[in-house]
Amino acid sequence: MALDPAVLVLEDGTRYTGAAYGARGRTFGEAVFATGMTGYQETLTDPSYAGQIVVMTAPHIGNTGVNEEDPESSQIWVSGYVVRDPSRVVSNYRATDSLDAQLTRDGIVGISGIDTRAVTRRLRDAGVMRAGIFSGAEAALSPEEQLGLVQGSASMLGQNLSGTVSTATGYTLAAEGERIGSVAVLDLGVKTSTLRYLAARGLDVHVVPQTITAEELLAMSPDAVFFSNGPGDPGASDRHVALLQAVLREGLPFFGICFGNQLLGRALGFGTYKLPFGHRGINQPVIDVATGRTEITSHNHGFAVDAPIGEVVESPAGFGRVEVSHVNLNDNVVEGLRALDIPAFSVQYHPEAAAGPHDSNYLFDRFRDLVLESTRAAKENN
Ligand SMILES: NC(=O)CC[C@H](N)C(=O)O
Repeated sequence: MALDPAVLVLEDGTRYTGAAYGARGRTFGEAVFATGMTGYQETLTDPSYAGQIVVMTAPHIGNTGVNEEDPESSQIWVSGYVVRDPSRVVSNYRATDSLDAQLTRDGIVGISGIDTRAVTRRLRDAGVMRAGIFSGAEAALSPEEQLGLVQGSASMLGQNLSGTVSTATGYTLAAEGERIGSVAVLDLGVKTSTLRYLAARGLDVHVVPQTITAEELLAMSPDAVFFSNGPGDPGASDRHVALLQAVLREGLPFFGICFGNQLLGRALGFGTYKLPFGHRGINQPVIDVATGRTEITSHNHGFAVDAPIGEVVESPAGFGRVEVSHVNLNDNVVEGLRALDIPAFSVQYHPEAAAGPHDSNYLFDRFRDLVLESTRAAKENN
């Protein structure tokens, strides 16, 4: 066995032994599996993974090293990283370092030499679980002690993690090309590519901290509002739901991605619930109900909106008619919402597709069109 042992312990007592990878020590989080065969750097730096131990189903990880262009934020956010066979060589012209070195530098405790597909089958059958990785001196703790620590760690259900990942102060990205207006982006763990795509649609992008109040946000007079992806349980974000309801009452165009979709669902009056093992990967088939077209999409969510599929319904919170716009073809989970009487829509998956296929990039155009329509109408009324 490995010279530098490590162990992955699930809350049901299942243990997988392997070798230390990245930083040494102990870490806890919700064990989830991600099925992407590429894009590990984007996954690791996606703030939505805060609080999660990510198990990679692709067996060989790290062969392109890490570079300075692909990160989705300024740091690695996963709580822990589980891989089967880390690449011993880095082979890419853009690489500036190895993945192992970056994990170590960022203090991310990982484990390698694990049969990650076996772990995945366990999580698929039993549902996601709390887990811990123990390496270095921590590997010598008794199995009972390790299990006790895992069982005493925090559960994802009911956790609000927005404060951990959000920017402390606002900042702006200037619109590229012809400017059509401005968008206030609530940073709940936003990814860099999302900001780039919004700026590329001619929007001045004002990123604001998650602590902002409705008064402060509306005082900025944005032409539109965007709520980002992010970690944690949307059921524990009442303040952001109230903030969004204030935005919707103003009639401002709204677009939300992932956590933003869950918050739109709640603002419209629907509930959210925890999926057994979530969707994470870059090959999820989603149907756009309006066009009947299927997109292959990038996902990372463990919760979903509970809304009726296949019918137009009245928003229980009084925002007019609403429909589920997108549905996952694997398990019929709600993947998008569209309000019919106010300019608001959102998707549960990732049109910024980092990593992932670009099938759903049109959604940024749809948002731009909504902003154009709204600013044109505002001008006519003046
Ligand atoms: N990527 C995201 O925004 C994730 C949203 C939420 N934390 C979930 O797990 O469902």
